[in-house]
Amino acid sequence: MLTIKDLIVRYPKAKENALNKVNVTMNKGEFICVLGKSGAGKSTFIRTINRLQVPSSGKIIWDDLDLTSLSETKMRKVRSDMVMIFQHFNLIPRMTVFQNTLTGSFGQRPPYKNMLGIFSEEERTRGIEALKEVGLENHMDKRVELLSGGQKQRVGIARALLQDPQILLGDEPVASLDPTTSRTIFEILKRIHEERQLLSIVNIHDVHLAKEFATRIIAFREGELMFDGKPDEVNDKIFAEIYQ
Ligand SMILES: Nc1ncnc2c1ncn2[C@@H]1O[C@H](COP(=O)(O)OP(=O)(O)OP(=O)(O)O)[C@@H](O)[C@H]1O
Repeated sequence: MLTIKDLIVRYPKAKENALNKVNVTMNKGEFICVLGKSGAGKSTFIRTINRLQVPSSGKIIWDDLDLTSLSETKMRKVRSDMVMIFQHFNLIPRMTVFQNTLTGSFGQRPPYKNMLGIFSEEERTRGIEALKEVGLENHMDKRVELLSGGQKQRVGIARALLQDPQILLGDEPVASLDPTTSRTIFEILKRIHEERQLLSIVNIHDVHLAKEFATRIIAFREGELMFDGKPDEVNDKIFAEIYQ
């Protein structure tokens, strides 16, 4: 269970809080889509959970551990429970699909092995399995800069799988993709989510995709959590309130 209590985030020199006293509890098994217009605080919310952004005040509690007061060493362990899928993929362009995928396990290995690119047979097998899960096993030796956007995002997902996460965070993972490819990526994310019973929290602008795939929708407006409910509760009135 991930509990967010009275979370406030204010960026340096900003006049307003980017997140203002957010309270929400999220559970494993939930596929939560986060809506809100540009600047509403979606990305700040996701990044603060992962502690890429430090909160100004409030608490983030994951299975009884208060992440806001953990040392960096302990946080490293917790962070390995969480993976992030990014809008712009965050891959290493000149490396192959397989090499990029294997970097997902870097946090759990000694740094010298990462630097020298030493991988056991078991680690390689896991990499191939992850690529099979996203349907890219036939492209494993291609440099990622040669792939389409959708293929790149599938590498991002395969890399995330190697981390064996419990929480999957998505910061607009389909914002750079066309509608058909976006749907394919959501289908893959949902399948992986269900197979592993993750807690998935995904920012998205496409309300139709959110309503189709989410088990729960939350929405921000000007840093305030202004909606938390079932996908079919997002009717025209709620939609207008979110995006007005
Ligand atoms: N690094 C930063 N420094 C200062 N202000 C920031 C920073 N990042 C975001 N903000 C501000 O915080 C608020 C929330 O931004 P955030 O990126 O979380 O919104 P968002 O809902 O994800 O928007 P988008 O859909 O455009 O990505 C906005 O007012 C934004 O201008």
